[in-house]
Order: sequence, then C-alpha cells, then structure tokens
Amino acid sequence: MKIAVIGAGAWGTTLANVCARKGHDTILWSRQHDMVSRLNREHENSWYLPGIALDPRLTATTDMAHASENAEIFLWAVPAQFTRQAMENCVEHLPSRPIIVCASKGIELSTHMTMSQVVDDVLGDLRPHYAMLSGPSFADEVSRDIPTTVTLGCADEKRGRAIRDALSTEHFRIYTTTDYRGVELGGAFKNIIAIAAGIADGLDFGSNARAALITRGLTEMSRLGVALGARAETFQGLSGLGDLVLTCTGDASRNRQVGLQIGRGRKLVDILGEMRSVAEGVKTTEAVHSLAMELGVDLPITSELHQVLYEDKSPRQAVAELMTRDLRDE
Ligand SMILES: NC(=O)C1=CN([C@@H]2O[C@H](COP(=O)(O)OP(=O)(O)OC[C@H]3O[C@@H](n4cnc5c(N)ncnc54)[C@H](O)[C@@H]3O)[C@@H](O)[C@H]2O)C=CC1
Ligand SMILES: O=C(CO)COP(=O)(O)O
Repeated sequence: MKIAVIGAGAWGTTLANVCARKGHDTILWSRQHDMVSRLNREHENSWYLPGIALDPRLTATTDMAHASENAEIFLWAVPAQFTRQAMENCVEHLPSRPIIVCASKGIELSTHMTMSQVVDDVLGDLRPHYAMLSGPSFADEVSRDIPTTVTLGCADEKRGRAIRDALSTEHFRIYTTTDYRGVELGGAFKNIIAIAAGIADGLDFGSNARAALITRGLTEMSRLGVALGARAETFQGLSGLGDLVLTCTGDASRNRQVGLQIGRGRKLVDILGEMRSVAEGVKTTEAVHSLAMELGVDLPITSELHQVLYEDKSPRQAVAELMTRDLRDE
C-alpha cells in the first residue's frame, strides 16, 4: 500500500517510519528542502527526532504531486493551526474520495473548527473519508518500539477497521471507534489540561493537585465533547483519559513542559520563543475558551488557564479561584 505522510515533525516522521517498517511504500512530505535532503541522505530527522534511525525504505519529498501520486492513505501530522494551509496547498494533487487520517491534536483558532471540520471545509468537494488517530503516544517512545496503544475514530466502521489493520504493528496497537468527533476532541483537549498540570507541578503542588486536575479535566473534556456531539464514553478511552494521563504526568510532553515553566515563574512568550516544537495546547486553550462561551459550557480549569496564558493572571491566584468556587456535587 502507498501511504503519504504530510508533515515531517516528530510525529509525522514517526508514523512514516512505522508504515515503512511495516513494508508500506511510504513517502514523507515536508515543506523544508534541507530537511528532506538530509532525511534521504542520512535516514534520520535530526531536528525533530534525533537519534532515531529511520527505515532506509522511507523517502521524503517537498513535492506534493509526487507524494500524492497513487497514495491510498494520507496521514496528516501538521500542527493544527497550519493544517488548513497545508491542505489548501495540496488539494489540487489529491484524488477523489481520498482517505485522510488526521493525527494532529488541536482546534483551529480562527474558526474554532476541529480537524474533521477543517478537512470538510477544505476538501469537501473531493468527498474525503476521514479518520482521526489519537491516544497516548510520545513520538520518541513509538520510534523506539515501546508498546503503544491508540484509537482510530472513523464514522465508517468497516473503513476504520481496514485503516487500523493497515497501520497497526506488534508495537503500535490501534483500537477503533466510530466516534471520530470524541477522538479528535479528546486529543485536542488533553493538551489544555497538560499545561494546567504542568503549572501545578511547577508550583510544587504535588500529587493531590495533579490527580485533581486530571480527574476534573476529564469532566471538562467530556462536558465540551458531549455538547459538540461526541459520546461521553469515548473520553474514558485511550484518546481521552489515556492521553490525559500521559501528558499530565510524562515529562516528554511539550504542553506539560510549557506549564512547568509558567509555574516556575517564566513568561509564555519567552518559553515559546525557545521551543523548536509545537505545544498545541497554547492556541487550543484560546479556541476552546471561545467555543465554550459560544456554547454556554462551563469549563472552569480552561477558563482559569486562559487567564493565566493570555491575561497575565498569576497561577496561584487562578488556583485559589478554582478552589473557592461554589461547592457542588461531583
Ligand atoms: N510529537 C508527538 O509525540 C505527537 C504529536 N502529535 C500531534 O502531531 C502534530 C504535529 O506534531 P509534531 O510532529 O510533534 O510537531 P513538531 O513541532 O515536531 O513539527 C511540526 C512540523 O510541522 C511542520 N509545519 C509547521 N508549519 C507548517 C506549515 N505551515 N505547513 C506545513 N508544515 C508545517 C514543521 O515543518 C514540522 O515538520 C501536533 O498536532 C501534535 O499534537 C500527536 C501525537 C504524538
Ligand atoms: O500528544 C502527545 C502524546 O500523545 C504529545 O504530547 P505533547 O504535544 O504535549 O508533547
């Protein structure tokens, strides 16, 4: 099977490597010429995934027409805020009814759209088959064959299972659900809570506070998701609770790292200025905050985090306000 992977960051490179090692004819698209030539020459993505030897059968290109030619699956791993732009640039090269498997975890800030809605908006005329791949999966660990389990959400059950079978390996196990909306919202929302949990740890609040944020964060995730048409039980699975636990506790999470540094007193602008990789939760917090206001959904942790990130509220003040809200039933 020919698979085109769009986006050669840590995650796109990792997924492409999984596919190539499984024996698929895999091509990785990047907009960066220097990276593509180094990747083809050295079989390593030393900028985003240093130290990981890539399968020599994996090739990279900057030519979207070449990447798309005869591809049966398009795996998208461009950061959420750039997904629309990258899709618009390649729409002319896509076949009719392409299979688009999105692996980006975020919500578009300018429109408040989820990734499936962006796909529909840009590629609607091609009548794409959409699936979302998400779950607890640090790129570096997947690349080192650490056992990993994720969820693939696809409205078409049969097609979802076929994609699952094509992408699963003995180290990368994929479960399926038809609730793609729940899968994409869980993946986007967990990044918000990972920043919040990082802040709590940066303030040295310890285990009780972290557990509280994970649990109440899951409630917020589920509340927003159900308001947007997802099924509540999806958030109990790998793409919800699973990824929430991973990124709230694992120091490899960029979102958690942003939070840790804010908790230790650094400014967001300085932290982001030093990062070479994307921390999706920063923009997704803003998008979800607006979305929640439009929908009238109460998301207290998200709202406080929004004030910390964008209104210079002190993290300690934000925590104090969360702790002194009206008491209520769980
Ligand atoms: N790194 C990880 O462990 C995982 C990441 N993800 C998700 O995958 C998505 C991508 O993340 P990473 O690969 O980690 O990001 P990264 O920060 O490692 O790389 C970003 C990639 O996007 C490319 N890019 C940036 N702007 C672009 C544009 N306008 N057009 C085309 N390409 C552009 C960059 O050149 C780079 O190749 C994110 O939504 C992330 O949440 C999902 C699961 C695991
Ligand atoms: O989504 C991820 C793992 O599942 C990666 O998390 P970060 O983007 O916070 O690094």
